[in-house]
Amino acid sequence: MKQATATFDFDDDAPLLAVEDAVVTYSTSGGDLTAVDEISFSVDENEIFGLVGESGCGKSTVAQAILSLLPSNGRVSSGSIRFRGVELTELSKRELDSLRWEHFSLISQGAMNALNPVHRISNQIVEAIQAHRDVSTDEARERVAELFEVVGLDPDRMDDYPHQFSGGMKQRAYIAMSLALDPDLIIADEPTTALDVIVQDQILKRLKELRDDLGISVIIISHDISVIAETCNRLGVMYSGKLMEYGNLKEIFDNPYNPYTLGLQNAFPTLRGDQSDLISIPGSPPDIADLPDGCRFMDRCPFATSECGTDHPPLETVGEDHASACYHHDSIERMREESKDRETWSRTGTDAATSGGVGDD
Ligand SMILES: Nc1ncnc2c1ncn2[C@@H]1O[C@H](COP(=O)(O)OP(=O)(O)OP(=O)(O)O)[C@@H](O)[C@H]1O
Repeated sequence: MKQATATFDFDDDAPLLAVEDAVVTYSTSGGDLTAVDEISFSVDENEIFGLVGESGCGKSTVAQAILSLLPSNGRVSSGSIRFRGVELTELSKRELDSLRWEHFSLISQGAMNALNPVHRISNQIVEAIQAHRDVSTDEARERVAELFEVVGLDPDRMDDYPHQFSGGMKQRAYIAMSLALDPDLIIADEPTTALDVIVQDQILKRLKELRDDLGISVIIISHDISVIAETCNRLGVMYSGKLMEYGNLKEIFDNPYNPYTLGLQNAFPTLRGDQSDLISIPGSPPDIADLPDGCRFMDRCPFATSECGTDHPPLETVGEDHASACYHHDSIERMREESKDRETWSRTGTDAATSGGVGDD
C-alpha cells in the first residue's frame, strides 16, 4: 500500500548533507556515554565521502544519527544534521520514513541478510517501490529489471529466492533495492566487509559508477583505509568519537598531518607496499566511559608530548579542504619520516611524553 509522502522545504543552495558539531549520546545504567563528540562534515552532490577509523570510533553511530535510526538509548544531544537545509533532528517519524526511502537509503554490512529468504527478490523490491509510488505491479517489475542491470545482475534472475544468490549477488540485489526510489544519498556502512576481495572490488566499482551515471552521493563507512582510498573523493578520519583529519582525499593521502592517519596508512595493505611492510598501531582506543582529558590518541601516539595531555586538539586548517587535529603540525615533516619506521610505533604516548616526544625539535 502506498504511504503518504511528506513534502520538504529544501534549500537548493545548501550542501546535500551538513553535519555540524553533532554530539551523540547513549544513556546507559552507568551514565551517559558520548560516542560522537562535536563532529562536523559536509557531503556535496555527486561525491563519495568516506568515514574511516577503528572499530568503536563511532562511525556507525554517525550513520544511524543521520538516518535517525539510533537505538532507543541513543540521541543527538546537540548540534545539527541538515539534508538540503532541512534539519533532520526535528522531523517527525512519518517525515523521516518518507525521507529515508525517497532521498537516502542505507546499505549495511549485513544488508544481504536483510532480504527475506521466503520471498522472491523481485517481489521484495516491487513491494518497496509500491509502498512509496502509485505504480502497477508490471511497471514496478520493469523497474526491478532496470535496477538489476544497473547493479550488474542478470534481470532473468530477478525472480530467484535469496538462497539462489551468492553473497556478492545478494549485496548487489540489496543495493538495487536501495536504489529503487532514486535516492540522492546512499549511506554504505561496511558494505563489503563480509565479501571476498574480488567481489569487494566489483561492488566498490559499482558504487563509483552509480555516482558517475546516476549522480548520486555516497557515504562509505569502513575500518579499512584502502577501501576509502579506492573509492572516495573526500574523507573524515575518526578516532574515539572525534574527527582527527578531514577533507580532500588526495590532499590527505599525499600530505597527511595527523599521527593517527599516518598510523592507519601503515596498517593497511595496497597503500604502502606488501603485507610484510604493515605496521599496526599498538594498544587500543580509550574506553568512551573513561576518556582522557587530553588528545584521545595520546596514549598510542609516538609523537605525544605533555602539551597533548591538556585538551583534545581542535581541528585546524592545514591546506585547501584539509584540516587536522594535532598539537604538532609544525613537526609534520619529521613525524611523516619517523612514522615509516617500525621502531617509532613501539614508543607509546606516555614514553614519548616523558622523553620529550616530537616537541623537542
Ligand atoms: N546502544 C548503545 N549503547 C551504549 N553504547 C553504545 C551503543 N551503541 C554503540 N555504543 C558505543 O558507542 C561507541 C561507538 O560505536 P559504533 O558502533 O558507532 O562504532 P563503529 O566505529 O561503527 O564500530 P564498528 O565498526 O565496530 O561498528 C562504542 O564505544 C560502542 O560501544
